Amino acid sequence: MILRLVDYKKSANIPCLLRTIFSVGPKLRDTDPRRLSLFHCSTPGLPHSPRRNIHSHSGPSRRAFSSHHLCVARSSCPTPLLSDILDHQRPAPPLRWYSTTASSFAAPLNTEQPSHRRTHLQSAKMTAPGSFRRKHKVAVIGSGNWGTTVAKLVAESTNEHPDIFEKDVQMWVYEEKVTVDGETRNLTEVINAKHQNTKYLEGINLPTNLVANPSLVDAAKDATILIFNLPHEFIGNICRQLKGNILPYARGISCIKGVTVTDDKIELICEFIGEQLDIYCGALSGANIASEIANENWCETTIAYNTPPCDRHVANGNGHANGSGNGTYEEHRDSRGKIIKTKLTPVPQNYPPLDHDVLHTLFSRPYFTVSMVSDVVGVSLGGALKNIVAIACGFVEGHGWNMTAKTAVMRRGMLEIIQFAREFYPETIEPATLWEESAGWGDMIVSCTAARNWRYSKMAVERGVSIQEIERTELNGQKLQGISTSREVSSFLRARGVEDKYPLFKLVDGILDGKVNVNDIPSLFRK
Ligand SMILES: NC(=O)C1=CN([C@@H]2O[C@H](COP(=O)(O)OP(=O)(O)OC[C@H]3O[C@@H](n4cnc5c(N)ncnc54)[C@H](O)[C@@H]3O)[C@@H](O)[C@H]2O)C=CC1
Ligand SMILES: O=C(CO)COP(=O)(O)O
Repeated sequence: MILRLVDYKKSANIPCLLRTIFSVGPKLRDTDPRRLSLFHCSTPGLPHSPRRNIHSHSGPSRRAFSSHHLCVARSSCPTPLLSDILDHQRPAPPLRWYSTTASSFAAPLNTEQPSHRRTHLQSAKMTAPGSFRRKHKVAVIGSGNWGTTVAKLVAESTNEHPDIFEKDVQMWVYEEKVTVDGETRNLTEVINAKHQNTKYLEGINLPTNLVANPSLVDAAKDATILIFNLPHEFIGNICRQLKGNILPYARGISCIKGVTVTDDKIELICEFIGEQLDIYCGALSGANIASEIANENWCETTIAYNTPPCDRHVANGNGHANGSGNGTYEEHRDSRGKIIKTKLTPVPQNYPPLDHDVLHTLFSRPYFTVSMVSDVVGVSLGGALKNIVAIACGFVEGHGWNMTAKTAVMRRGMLEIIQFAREFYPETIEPATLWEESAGWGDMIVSCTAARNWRYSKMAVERGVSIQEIERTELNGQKLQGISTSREVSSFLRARGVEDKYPLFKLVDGILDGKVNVNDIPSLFRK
């Protein structure tokens, strides 16, 4: 095996890293006495290592990497990982590039980061080895306002990265009739002919490699990356139809904001999808208004993805079907820290490793900045529960109070979200996600000042009608997730006898039921 260290300029951890290599070096020489090579990309005058088997180079060149199997990034590469790599006796067929952040190196190899944050500081283009026989096929399940926007941006990415992804992106469309230019046609036909979703994302040109498909099973066929993006109330039915009809090693990303409550059990949507389909599914959420992003106004988002251990084999380069490198199957754990019931099928090695780098590449656009984290709970609950708070803010503003009152509601709402996460997901929640990420406070602010749940609950109070009525008459088929989320969360809390610990959530549910008045909101804040 030949290991190459890359671009360690400014890395305070390099001495430590070198010590690690030297300490395991004898093993390396025993098994394969070729050279261990250091490579630095930009610092001239690199001091040569006193060790005989260490060589240094200056200036990157394609040829310099051709005979190497692993390229390891600078920075704080954890010792166990490095030992793990060096322990492998078989050279890996594909050269594996790691980008120059420690986090992206660590992530595929299942090393716990001290923080919830595994942010990619640079484009993951470097991760594309270009030497894999298969490419990832992407399908988007859902084509509403956000569904179509996300489909647009990933189709732009697949077009730009033909080495990693198949160009065409399938988008499943819940078929309906639309009238365009005085003619009534199927929405899918209109999207494929005009390259616009005239019903849910009017006026936005879609890439021609985005294909609308009315057949759910056909759209998902052979996809290795499934992006779920539809109102949460429909996901159960979608999963029932997809079960057994997707690749066993497909992976998911849920862009859905909501939770699943069944039999008084609460589940994150991404984990519900994973469990139903026997796959692993992460979550994307952030301060994201679809129409703004569709118009390519810049914003940021957060993706929570815990690369399953069984998918780390390519990153390890060990040639085994599992990241442990010794042929044993390492279990994946859920957001409650429990081993998942499903035995995941690893993504085959002839695909680029499906990890943070690949997902970062897929979702990043110049107008869409992606932060990768591991806290699935924080990202999912932040996105779901802020919709209840947004409704409360709409009620407050519709009532005639203004920004200062809304700020009080947002603050109270965030406290209840954090309390909820701590109470029901104490094992893995990282409250920092809610403070620091777009999926936390960012989403709260935008949702309570500019998004649909806020806008239409305000309208409901102003017009003196129910919010459900407004949804029916004003939204042209779009859905307000806050109504059902409020209902589901409240029934879950009631069933456990803890609803009084969440007074804002309880009050919103009461207002939706017509049992409580908006005037009662300030009473929550009186000690
Ligand atoms: N619109 C936005 O700005 C953002 C939305 N989200 C989240 O994205 C998710 C999807 O929302 P949008 O794309 O905005 O949807 P939407 O509210 O714009 O559209 C509703 C969608 O539901 C579909 N639908 C209707 N009946 C159906 C059925 N029986 N089965 C399956 N699908 C059916 C419609 O065809 C349409 O695609 C939601 O969880 C939302 O909270 C997240 C960030 C931004
Ligand atoms: O999630 C959103 C903003 O981040 C969009 O929220 P709405 O569904 O209320 O428009």
